Amino acid sequence: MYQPDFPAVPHRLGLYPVVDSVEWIARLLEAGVRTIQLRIKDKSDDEVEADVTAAIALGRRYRARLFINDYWQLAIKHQAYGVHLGQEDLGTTDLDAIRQAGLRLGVSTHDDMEIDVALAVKPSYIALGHVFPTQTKQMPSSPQGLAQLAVHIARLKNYPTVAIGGISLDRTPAVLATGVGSIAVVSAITQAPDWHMATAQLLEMAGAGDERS
Ligand SMILES: Cc1ncc(COP(=O)(O)OP(=O)(O)O)c(N)n1
Ligand SMILES: Cc1ncsc1CCOP(=O)(O)O
Ligand SMILES: [Mg+2]
Repeated sequence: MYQPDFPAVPHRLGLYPVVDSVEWIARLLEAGVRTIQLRIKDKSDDEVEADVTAAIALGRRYRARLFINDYWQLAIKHQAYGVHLGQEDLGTTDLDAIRQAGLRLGVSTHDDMEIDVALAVKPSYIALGHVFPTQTKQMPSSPQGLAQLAVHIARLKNYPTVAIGGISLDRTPAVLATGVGSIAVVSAITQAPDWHMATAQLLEMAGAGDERS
């Protein structure tokens, strides 16, 4: 049963680019993306606040689902659509504050035990990674692979799910065939020779997500 303790998201979030600048947020929303994340690493709240507020304003303008990675206090302060947190963040975050502010919550997982932890939090969606090797982030664990991803999706069949890690254009059909509702990508778009064409092709395969909720 999907009964999150945070506001629900559509079962299928579709293409979900994870990007590190307001410029990327603006061009991807203009290109038709409707689920997106601002992921800026290793800066202070003061340093990122202007970017967070600009990204949230863009998300509103396009009626998109804009998640803020890590900076949950700023996300609450400026009323983002949602927050994405890693497992190690769960113990140090005021989850009640996120819930009471009405923000959606996405949580990262890397194995069955982490899925147990995530399910206990009852987030809006669960991210599963990393599926394939990735150059974008140093990962302490090994890639899960498609077979393991499919096992997790079967377990979470009523939950909105997001696959992340090494998802390229070529690999997208096989990832979507597991039944996952969303693919989160960084380099497939930001390192593409033609980001606009890559985004259009990924949107064609994964969709922009179900209706807004
Ligand atoms: C959709 C999505 N899934 C996983 C992650 C990774 O989040 P996290 O574990 O918090 O690691 P960092 O991104 O903060 O390095 C994500 N950002 N988005
Ligand atoms: C942020 C993050 N979390 C798990 S893998 C990853 C990076 C994904 O980037 P790419 O799509 O370029 O492999
Ligand atoms: Mg994080």
